[in-house]
Formats: sequence, C-alpha cells, structure tokens
Amino acid sequence: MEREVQRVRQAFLSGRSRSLRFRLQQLEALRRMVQEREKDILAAIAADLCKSEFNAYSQEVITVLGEIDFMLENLPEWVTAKPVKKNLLTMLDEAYIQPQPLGVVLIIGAWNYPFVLTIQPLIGAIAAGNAVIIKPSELSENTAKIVAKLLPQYLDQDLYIVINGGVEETTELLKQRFDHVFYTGNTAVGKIVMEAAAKHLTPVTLELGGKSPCYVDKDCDLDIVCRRITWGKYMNCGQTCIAPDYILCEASLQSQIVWKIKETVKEFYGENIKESPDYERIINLRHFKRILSLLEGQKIAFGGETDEATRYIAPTVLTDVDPKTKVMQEEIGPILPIVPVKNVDEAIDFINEREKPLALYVFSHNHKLIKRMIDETSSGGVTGNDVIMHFMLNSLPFGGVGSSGMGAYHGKHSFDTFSHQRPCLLKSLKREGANKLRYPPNSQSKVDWGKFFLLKRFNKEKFGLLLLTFLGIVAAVLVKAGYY
Ligand SMILES: NC(=O)c1ccc[n+]([C@@H]2O[C@H](COP(=O)([O-])OP(=O)(O)OC[C@H]3O[C@@H](n4cnc5c(N)ncnc54)[C@H](O)[C@@H]3O)[C@@H](O)[C@H]2O)c1
Ligand SMILES: CCCCCCCCCCCCCCCC=O
Repeated sequence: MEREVQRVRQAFLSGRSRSLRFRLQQLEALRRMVQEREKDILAAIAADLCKSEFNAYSQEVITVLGEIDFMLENLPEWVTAKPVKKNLLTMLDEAYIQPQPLGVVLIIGAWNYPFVLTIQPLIGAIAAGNAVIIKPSELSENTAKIVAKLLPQYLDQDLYIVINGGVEETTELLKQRFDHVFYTGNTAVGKIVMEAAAKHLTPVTLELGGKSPCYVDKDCDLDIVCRRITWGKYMNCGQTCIAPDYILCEASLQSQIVWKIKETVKEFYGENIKESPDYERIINLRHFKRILSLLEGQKIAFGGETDEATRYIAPTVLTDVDPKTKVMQEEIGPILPIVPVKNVDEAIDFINEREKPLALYVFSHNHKLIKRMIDETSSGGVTGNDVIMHFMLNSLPFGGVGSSGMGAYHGKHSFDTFSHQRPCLLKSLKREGANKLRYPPNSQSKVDWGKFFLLKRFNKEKFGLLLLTFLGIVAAVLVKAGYY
C-alpha cells in the first residue's frame, strides 16, 4: 500500500497533473470512458443493485456526464488567479488568490450509488490538478471491478489509481499520508476516517448519512406532494442518502397521505411490484435482515411484504410511529414512518432535538412557512416542495452539517474542496521609503500613520478610489520626506 501511494505521489511531484491542458484532456478521456463503456458500467450497477439500465443511466451516469461538461466549460476560468482588493499599504503591489492542487487525494466511495459517488468526486479532484487514489465500496463489487478495469484504460495510470478491497485494505490505506481524504459512507466509519486523517493533519470531507425529515403542511396539494415523496423515497429501494426518511404531519393528514402514496406506488410500479424494472433490491442480506427487524411492533399501513431470496422489501408505510423506536434511529430503506405532530412548531422542535440531517424537505403552498422552517432548523441541504432535486443542481454545494458530514462538493464546490486557495502578495524591491513606517524603532507618529493607512474608513461614494490613490501618494511622499 505504501509503495502504491508513493508511486502516485511521485507522479504528482512530476507536475504533469497541474497544467490546465492536461486536466481538460483527462476529463475528456473520462467522458469518453463513460460514453464508450456505458453498457459495461450500467451492467455492473445492475448486478450490484438490481437497477434497470434506464434508472442506472438517469440516476448515476447523467450526473457524471453533466459534471464533466460543467467542469470542462468552467475550468479555464476557475484556474486563473483572482485579483483581490488592496489597502493603502499594498495598493502599488500585486495581490491575488491562486488556486492550487492539494496533492494526493484519497476518495472512499459508498455502495448505494457506487458509480456517481466515486466518479463525481474524482472529477473535482482531477479538475483541481490532484493525483487520486480511489477506493470503491467492496459491497458494490461489480461496480468496483469495472471502475478498476476501465480507469487505467483511459486516464493517466500513475496519477489516478483504483485500489479495491474491504475494511482491511481501507484501514491500511488510511495509515498512509494523504493531502485530502474524501469519504462517503456511514457516520461511524466517518469517525474512523477522521481519526486516521488527524494523525497526519490531513483535511477531510465527510459525506455521511442520517435521517432526512419531510414536513407536510396541511396547506398543500397532497396528490402532488405524495407523488414526489413516493418517487424520492422508493428510488433505489430507499437506499439514497437524501431519501425523505420519515414524514412529519398533522394527525388529520395521515390517512390521506397513506392512501395517496399507496395509489402512487401502484401507478409507478404496477400491481406486482416485484416484477417492476424500476424497483431495486436491498444491497445484501445483512441489511435486508436489519431492515426487516425494524418492522416488529410497528403499525404497517401498507407494504411489509418481503422475499429473502431476492432481498425484496416492498414499499412500506408505517403510521403513528413512536419516535423512540429503532425505525426512527437507523437507516431504513423502503420503510416510510409517519410521525404525527400537532403543528409546525412541534415539527421544528422535533427536528432540532435530533442530529442535524443531510437533507430537509418541506411541502407547503405557504412560502413563509418554508422560509421559517429553513431559518429555524439546520440540515445539510433543503428542498422546498420536492425531494432529492438539490443533488442535481451543481451550483449548490452538496454536503452535510454536524453528524451528517462536513465539507461539500459538486461543480465549483468540488474544485474548491480539492484546491488550496493560495494567497499571493507580490511587492517590488523599490519604494523602500514607504516601508520605514513598519521598521523599528517604533513611535507614536508611526502608529498614527499606521492607523491612518489601515484603519481609516472613507465614504467611497463621495471620494472614490481616486481619493484613496491620492492619499496614498501624499502619504508616501510625507513618509519619504521624513514628516513623521
Ligand atoms: N452524504 C452522502 O453524500 C452520502 C451518499 C451516499 C451514502 N451515504 C451514507 O453512507 C451510508 C452507506 O454507506 P456504508 O457506510 O454502508 O458504505 P460501505 O459499507 O460501502 O462503506 C463505505 C466505505 O467505507 C469503508 N469502510 C467500511 N468499514 C470500514 C472500517 N471499519 N474502517 C475503514 N473503512 C471502512 C468501505 O471499505 C467503503 O469503501 C449510509 O449511511 C448513507 O446515508 C452518504
Ligand atoms: C430521466 C430522468 C432524469 C431525472 C434524474 C433525476 C435523478 C435523481 C438521481 C438522484 C441521485 C441521488 C444520489 C444520492 C447520493 C446519495 O445516496
């Protein structure tokens, strides 16, 4: 492992990942890989999650292609140095921020969207000029294998490598020194990752899980609300980090919501859900059994059918759920608990009494109520009157807060995550007279001038930049002439 990381570091130190031309070339090669090997990629995702080609394409491949195009379009602008505002002491100097690559980045992926969750961060890391080691999830082994097979056929083989394996390999990898670790997965392992990274003072991005609440106000169109919730909840058999986890609503809405979701499930997946190409399966037997056990003692409004051989759990809705039960603590796949609350105040308290979720969903015609929910709660992201869709807009940073994670990515946010924003100030060796002000011996008059240069605030509308320039020049002349 150490030798592998060393090899990638040597490749980074060669400097070839840094030029804009190289980065664009690698991103174009990655796009070619996805386009030319689309069938292989879709087949691997299908084998891991029983996902149809249409669903694998629209949930994973579209996002990756969109992200690459967005990077190719904007990267030339992002890599350029950005001049910054100057003060009176530096107004004749050059001051700018130069984004630079961090170095060697480790990306650890999760199984539930095994392609997009490894490749989307990879796109950001390449765009920012880094070398990358990718560790896909061993639970989605088919996607892990295809990623390991295809990447070296299209990308620089020393700068971007895939290491496959399980906990043992990840543990060994985490002992190595990286310049950034980007991890997607559960919160418990997130802590292990952060602890290992801390030994090298390596910064981390942690894309973690949690339970994303969904508040349904009585002032809304329940037909539309239930369609949107049903879509987001049962996509990927509920194994989506930002799936609406549970519904909070007034008790009077509960039975209507149950009925409308039941009807929508029928509309989306047909009478025989098991036969639907749009309904996926639980990733493995361990998770299947764990989720099943959460149904014990619950009021099942509909669903609850299972088939162990195919790891099938039907779309299920639970009513009057006790917030203290396990189904309200763990990740629950296609189970949708409804927890009745008295009103929006109680919903806000309910959310705030728990760990900060990765996403929050609010449905209402009342815009003020949505704004209030946003103001009075915290979560990684929020979508009003829909679910999941904030993931698809790459101008929004995607990430958690508190126990749902730290840091963010997508689009420019990925570029920033994998870049060091290097502050640069370039001075001339001339105009030494003006510098006398900061050299010893110090004096009251020097301090007074210092206050003038650094603390004085001018009404810019009245005097404008010209006056500032003028004052700077006068001050420089005064300093040079020794009037202090
Ligand atoms: N925030 C997000 O963007 C996001 C996206 C997808 C999934 N998730 C969350 O991820 C979770 C599902 O992922 P998971 O954790 O079951 O995936 P997982 O089991 O695939 O683990 C993720 C990675 O962690 C590694 N790993 C597992 N145990 C380890 C250990 N003890 N030490 C070191 N490395 C270890 C694995 O090798 C794997 O690469 C859910 O909680 C889900 O909500 C979050
Ligand atoms: C043909 C329809 C195109 C619309 C696409 C909408 C798909 C949403 C996909 C969401 C993917 C969510 C990934 C979340 C990662 C965490 O688990």
